[in-house]
Amino acid sequence: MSVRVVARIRPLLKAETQADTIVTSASSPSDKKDSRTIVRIPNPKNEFEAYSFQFNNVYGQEATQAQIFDDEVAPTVKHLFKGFDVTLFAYGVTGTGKTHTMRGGKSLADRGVIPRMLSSIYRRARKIEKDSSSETQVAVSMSYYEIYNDRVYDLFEPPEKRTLAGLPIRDNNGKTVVCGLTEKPCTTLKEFEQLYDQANLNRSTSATKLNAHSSRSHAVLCVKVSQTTDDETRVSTASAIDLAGSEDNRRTDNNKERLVESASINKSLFVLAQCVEAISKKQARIPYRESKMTRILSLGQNNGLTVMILNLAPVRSYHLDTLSSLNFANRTKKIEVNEIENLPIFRELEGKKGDTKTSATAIPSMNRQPLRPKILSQNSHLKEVGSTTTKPTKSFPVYSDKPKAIQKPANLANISQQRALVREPLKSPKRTSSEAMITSNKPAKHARLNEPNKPAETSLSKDAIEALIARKVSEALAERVDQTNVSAGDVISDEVQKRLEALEKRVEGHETERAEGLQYLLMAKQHQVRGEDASALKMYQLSLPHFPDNQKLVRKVAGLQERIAAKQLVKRSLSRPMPTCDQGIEAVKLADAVGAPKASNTRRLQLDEQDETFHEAQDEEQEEDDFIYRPRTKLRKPVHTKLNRSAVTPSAPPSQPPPPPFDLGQPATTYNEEAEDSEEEEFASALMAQTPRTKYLLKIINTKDVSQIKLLKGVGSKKAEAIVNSICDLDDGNEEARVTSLLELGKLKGVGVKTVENMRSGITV
Ligand SMILES: Nc1ncnc2c1ncn2[C@@H]1O[C@H](COP(=O)(O)OP(=O)(O)OP(=O)(O)O)[C@@H](O)[C@H]1O
Repeated sequence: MSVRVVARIRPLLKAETQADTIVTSASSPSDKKDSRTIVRIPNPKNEFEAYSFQFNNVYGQEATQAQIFDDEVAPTVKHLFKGFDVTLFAYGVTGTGKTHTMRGGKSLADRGVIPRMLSSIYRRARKIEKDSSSETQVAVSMSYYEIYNDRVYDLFEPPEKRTLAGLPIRDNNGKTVVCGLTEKPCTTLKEFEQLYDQANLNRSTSATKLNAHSSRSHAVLCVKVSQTTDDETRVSTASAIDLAGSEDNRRTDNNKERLVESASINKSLFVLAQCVEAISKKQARIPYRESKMTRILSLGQNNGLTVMILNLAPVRSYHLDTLSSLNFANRTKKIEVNEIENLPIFRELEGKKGDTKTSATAIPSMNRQPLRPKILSQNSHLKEVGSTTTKPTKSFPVYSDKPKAIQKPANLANISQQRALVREPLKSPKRTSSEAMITSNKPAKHARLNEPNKPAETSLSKDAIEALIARKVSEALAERVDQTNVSAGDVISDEVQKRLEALEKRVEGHETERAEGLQYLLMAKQHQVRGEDASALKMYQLSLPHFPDNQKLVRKVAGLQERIAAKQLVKRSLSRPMPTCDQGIEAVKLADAVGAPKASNTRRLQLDEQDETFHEAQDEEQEEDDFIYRPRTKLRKPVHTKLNRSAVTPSAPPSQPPPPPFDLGQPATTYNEEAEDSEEEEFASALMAQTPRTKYLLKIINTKDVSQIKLLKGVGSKKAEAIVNSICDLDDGNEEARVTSLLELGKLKGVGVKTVENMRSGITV
């Protein structure tokens, strides 16, 4: 079954206006009455074109909390009680309503899907207990944690009790579990609400420019439902995840602390996007392990039912972010998940262990129940699942002695089924146990056949066979549990265990330190790609103590500082009026040519006039450095975005979707300010580069000969003299003082960027 993806467009907030609305819902011809499955959004490059994205359901601005719950979450509760794990998660940009959808407000109508789900769980639990005359008892317990800056913290613990490294996570039979998490039983909705509200106070939230109560972490709530009868306990878990929103730091006004959080949020969401992409491309390696959030979410790896609620803001200011989210969701809906139910644990086992009524969760090896593949694994509506399967609830199914081929459903095309067939644990532990039992039974069977006094096997009643099988399986499993315990105790003495733990802690400590440094580096790169040089510099500086001997890093920091200085210089000179008469005339001429007398336009046009060989030569000569930006070959080219490149037809999703804003590799840049920023960057890079033309110009300047310098374009005698004087002033009048870059030249008194551009453009190499 694929991940069910539904979109929810939030209503306008106070500061937003109807005129800014660009995201709408629509129905497709195949939709049922009153339901909509399409999200429409204009092409940012052409308002007359619209992109359409289809999901399982789309909720417009008017949708209520109750409607979302009734349609999307209530059906999953039924499955939860049938033994399926359920995962719900909200995805979207910051301020789009994820927390509102998941948690909601305090009033009855505003309550989000989480409290509603709990209410529904308690209702169903009471019904089951009543219908079974209390033969079945249902226990509900919860754990709640957040992933903040890629570390896991128990939300039942106050922040002051947190350790720096957070809680470790481990793989447990294919499921990712958080070690040392508090699990609290909660018997009533009221109790749940108290615990939940209290825990939410420990969650990391802050005000950002885009959201007054922005979640700075991913919050994961796990609700465990245990149904116990005389002879078995069935445990299933509902996980509700409120992801932190991706955010564009140019719009958040984030300070240093918020930036670190933001980079971490963006990184984990970026990894999530990569995982989704890798899954949809059927790549062998899915990078789950690159972030704790993706490891825990295990999209496409977890079993059971998964519902993603895509939260969208309706307004233009989120345009590109919304497109990214839509593209992400578009890929996510294609992910297939194995729909596997948890099998019951038989209570005889507990008796064997020591005849005390220990709960299933108290036995470590019982935390994870055996899984078996479910026959269906195809795209279908959740509501239809129950009707297509018949499953005995209590009685143990009977298997024939013949080795059973795994049943192949008719439409085996999808990958989850293939996975289900190849993966070891999915080969049905049920089958495995029955196989084990069958093997152990075989000699007995022969013996029985040879015993004339014993009734033939065929004469055993179905109930007797069931009872026999159940007993044998229980014995076999109990034996296995006992063996595990014995061997563990025998092999590892207390002292060895302690040493192992100490060693593990040391390794973990070292890894934490290094991981922290790497995280800063990654964030630095991320900021850098997004053009946020100042933040990138901060991150690089923060990473320095973690890599004390890394000269490359030191060079990067220095290079970045220089680059920022260059950008500031460019900015300053652009905001200054034309300083010289020549430049003034040139500016007027150029402005006339385009009819737009803006300083930035003028500068671009001046650059247009230059021959391209300068940039080509520059490209050839540019040293390959992974830090300093390579100036673009043609400065006059408009800023191209991925969006630009993907030709999209009206009303169709883009074939090459724009990357998410947190896409490290391909930043989406279509805002005008960004274009300006990148022009500045390009120009700043050009100022730092050493091309033949630059070298020649610097050679003339460094002659300190007024008669030669005054021949340069845009330089008269007066300016030439000023230049020579400035050079001589460098280094306290040192005779050898030289100008080594255009950046330095631009910094000389009375020169500035415009003059440098002029001088350079007048040189033919
Ligand atoms: N469906 C809705 N109806 C009314 N108000 C809404 C709705 N969705 C969101 N809001 C309001 O929008 C604002 C932002 O919502 P919320 O905090 O849930 O966003 P978020 O996506 O969780 O943001 P972040 O990722 O920063 O935590 C809040 O003031 C919230 O009350």
